[in-house]
Amino acid sequence: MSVQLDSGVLAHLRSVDFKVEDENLDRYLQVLTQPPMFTTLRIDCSCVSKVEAEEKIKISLEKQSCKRGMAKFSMFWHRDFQDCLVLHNRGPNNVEKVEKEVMVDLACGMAILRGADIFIQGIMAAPPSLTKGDAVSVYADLDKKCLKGLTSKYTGRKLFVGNGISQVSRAEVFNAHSETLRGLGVLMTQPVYEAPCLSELSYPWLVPQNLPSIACVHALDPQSGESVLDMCAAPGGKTSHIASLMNYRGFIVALEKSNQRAKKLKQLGLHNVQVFAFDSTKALSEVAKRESGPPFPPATFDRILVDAPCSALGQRPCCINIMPLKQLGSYPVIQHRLLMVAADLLKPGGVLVYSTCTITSTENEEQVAKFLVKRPDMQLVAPHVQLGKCGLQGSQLTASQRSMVQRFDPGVLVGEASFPREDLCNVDTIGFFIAKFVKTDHKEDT
Ligand SMILES: C[S@@+](CC[C@H](N)C(=O)[O-])C[C@H]1O[C@@H](n2cnc3c(N)ncnc32)[C@H](O)[C@@H]1O
Repeated sequence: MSVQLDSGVLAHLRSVDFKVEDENLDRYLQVLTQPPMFTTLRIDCSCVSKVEAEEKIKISLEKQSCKRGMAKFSMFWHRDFQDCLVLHNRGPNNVEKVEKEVMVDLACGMAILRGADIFIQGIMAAPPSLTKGDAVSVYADLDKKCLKGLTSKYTGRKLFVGNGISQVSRAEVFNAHSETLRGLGVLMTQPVYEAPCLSELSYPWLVPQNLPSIACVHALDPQSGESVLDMCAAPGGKTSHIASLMNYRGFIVALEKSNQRAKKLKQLGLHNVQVFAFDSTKALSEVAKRESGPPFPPATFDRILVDAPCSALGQRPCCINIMPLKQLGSYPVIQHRLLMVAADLLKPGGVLVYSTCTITSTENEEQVAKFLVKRPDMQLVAPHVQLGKCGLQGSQLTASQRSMVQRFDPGVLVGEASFPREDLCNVDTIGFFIAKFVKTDHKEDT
């Protein structure tokens, strides 16, 4: 099974982004439909010791497994990142379907494949006879065509994601007040893929994050006392990692264009972080003062992260992506603008990290190549920990430059290659890209 893409987008990926590595694209689109077989948790080691964190997580996970009748999850600390705990997921399991069916929307179905249960509001359809305690088979609606409250079995395209135990009756789900209903609808006891339920692992020092996102902030390597700018900050996973690695000492500015998302980021209440709802493409002004918030004068920051808006084709699992070609084409423009502003806001000697959660060369390797041409004062450098593979062939980057970027491409899992158990967690990830630059002292105008 391969992810279903808009035909224009698929043709574009084949003829432009993967023109030299076409086979890679096919492997990639196949693996995208499955969830990664690892869950990674970032631990804020400035708030809790590793021993205490591990112990608490272990107890929590044992409770989860016991409640669902599942085997325990094994875990280990990541070899290179001291703040990253890796848990083994399991699957695909051969689960026997039962008579009663519950339908959920596609987003909920994808979350179930990564360990979630179903909240009442996520239930789209259930049989009239459904009562609390019933065993049910759960399906995700692949075409967004299942009507809320449907009483008969849904006959459209659907994906089986596992079995569970209903925590509610049908009448409780679809009554006049169902809009306000909260709480668990179905406890997933036999999911096709078993992964820890992250909503049950709630500690202030724990952030569930995909491994490449953790690698991204380690590549930035922020230090106590520095001034750091996060240009695309919400929901704030990487901002909070930056603050933690700086031991909450220094000056961090988090910019986010969306008012609503910036508001939520503020609510995280991160120490030493000033959040502004602001368009980062306008964050530079020759006459601005650093103290008064954005825009900022040139050469203000020691380190800058551009975790750019992108086509997000790296998200796993994903069965269907309806993004039209026009939307795909809109991202490189904004990404380039953000990079150019970042280069000016960086102090000489400062570090810039550019990242996306997508796999197109246009948004990744070609973006880096264009930036290096426009900004000869920016030098591409290798990160101190290189987990991702080298960049795609066929881009404007030289072989040496391709070896310095990190491309996380789980498509290699479909090939013949076998990986040592320890390394597998660095490969079986979402699709992602990271490039690191250092600003030199000299700017030659082009
Ligand atoms: C990939 S997400 C960032 C994820 C975030 N760094 C994290 O780790 O939680 C990109 C974010 O950039 C925001 N964004 C898009 N255009 C922007 C702009 N011009 N200025 C600032 N933020 C922008 C989007 O609203 C979105 O929240």
